[in-house]
Amino acid sequence: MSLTPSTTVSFIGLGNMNSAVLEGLLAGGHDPESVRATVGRVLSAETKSTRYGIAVTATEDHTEANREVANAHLVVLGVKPKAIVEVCEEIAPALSPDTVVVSVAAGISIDSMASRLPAGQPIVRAMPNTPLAVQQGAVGLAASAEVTESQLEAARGLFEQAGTVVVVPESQIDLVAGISGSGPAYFFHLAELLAQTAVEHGMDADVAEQLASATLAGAGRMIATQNASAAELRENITSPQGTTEAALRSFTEDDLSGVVARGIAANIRRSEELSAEFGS
Ligand SMILES: NC(=O)C1=CN([C@@H]2O[C@H](COP(=O)(O)OP(=O)(O)OC[C@H]3O[C@@H](n4cnc5c(N)ncnc54)[C@H](O)[C@@H]3O)[C@@H](O)[C@H]2O)C=CC1
Ligand SMILES: O=C(O)[C@@H]1CCC=N1
Repeated sequence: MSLTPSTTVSFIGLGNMNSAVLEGLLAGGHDPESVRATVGRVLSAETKSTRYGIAVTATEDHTEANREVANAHLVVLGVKPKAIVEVCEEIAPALSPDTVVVSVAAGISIDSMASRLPAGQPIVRAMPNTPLAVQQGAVGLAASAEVTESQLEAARGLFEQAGTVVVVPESQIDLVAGISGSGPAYFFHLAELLAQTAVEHGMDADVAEQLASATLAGAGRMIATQNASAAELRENITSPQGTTEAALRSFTEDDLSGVVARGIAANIRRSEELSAEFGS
């Protein structure tokens, strides 16, 4: 069951993350007629249906609507972690034994979902990121024991037209969230900090934002298109005894690597807390 344009895909929840998955899927040529979705509000259902050319139902009676779309080859759960378990219970009676349930939620384990789904239901935990919307995503996948090779290929097919996909043990999915799931936010925050610093030095805010955004976009494009590592690209900018070297040395003296490591550790801890709070 590798993914073909006619593989039926249902999205439960179409917020920031699942919309990016959908946009990547459609950009890769998937047939919109094979895709359905549910969302939390009527207005949002109309907007999303028009935007993507797919059938979208609002879930004011979410049990009914979610059950209706659950009968698909792939069901992609993109609701907040606190709602995942409830959605699994809702859709359980409507699933075919062959439906692969794919969850993008942080913190909710395969076991938590399996205990609410029919015995033996194939489950894939995915940790994508929003750059899928511009075909530059990074995705980690972990599969339950029931998932066959061809089902894993189909789940991979959801993402691979729009980004890099790696398969990892489930024990590393929280780490994937900490690195690439949340990662775009770290780079955007760095752009904010660059612009803020420029403003503190007297630059107009709009000029500062233009420079910071263009730099982030340019650096991203270089690493995506040039056959060079991050270290090589950094070295190409860092003249011996030059200005970049002075800034990088200052970052090192201020323990930037420790700052990053502690941030990732906080991210992973939060996944563990979400698991304890909403996954049991
Ligand atoms: N935003 C991101 O960059 C990433 C998010 N995730 C995960 O994606 C999941 C969703 O996050 P976001 O898209 O950011 O949230 P969001 O709030 O933007 O989207 C949630 C969606 O679920 C819908 N919804 C809520 N309850 C529902 C129900 N009972 N039935 C059907 N639809 C329902 C809402 O209407 C909305 O469309 C989370 O579990 C998060 O951990 C994972 C990786 C990255
Ligand atoms: O912030 C969050 O919880 C989600 C998971 C990874 C990125 N966004």
